[in-house]
Amino acid sequence: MKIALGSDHGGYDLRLAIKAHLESRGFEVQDFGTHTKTSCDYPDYALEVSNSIVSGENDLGVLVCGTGLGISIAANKVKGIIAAPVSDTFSAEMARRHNNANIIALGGRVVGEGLALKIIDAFFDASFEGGRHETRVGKIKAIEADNL
Ligand SMILES: O=C(CO)[C@H](O)[C@H](O)[C@H](O)COP(=O)(O)O
Repeated sequence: MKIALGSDHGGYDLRLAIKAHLESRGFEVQDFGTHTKTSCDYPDYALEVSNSIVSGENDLGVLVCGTGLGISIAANKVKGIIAAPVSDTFSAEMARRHNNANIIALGGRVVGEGLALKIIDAFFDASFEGGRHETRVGKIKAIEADNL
């Protein structure tokens, strides 16, 4: 599985910790930066990571900003992206099993590294269940396509 990573300055340290963790687990990771701690704009990284997933270059993504909010809001504007801002392991697992999220977003100023890595594991160890959830996610896609 190929995973795209991106963050702004607020998520810089946590993104690097997540990158090392995912690589230690054997995932192929493409890191879109930011590559310095200089203040930058989270939508830029949300867009690069999202585009790489929609294009098929990567399978899933991890985005980190200060709260996980702005960067997930931006990613969810890209057609084909379901980005879930998550701060606990249960929601991380359900984001895959029920919502078929293709991006998980975390707040580098919200969760510590230990919890964040558990959250990452919960997300990447889970799979979409389909069934009734396929119907519901299909309705989300219909809203996105303005096809109600
Ligand atoms: O949390 C964020 C957006 O939801 C961003 O990561 C920023 O860190 C946040 O907006 C604060 O920005 P600042 O320029 O570091 O004050």
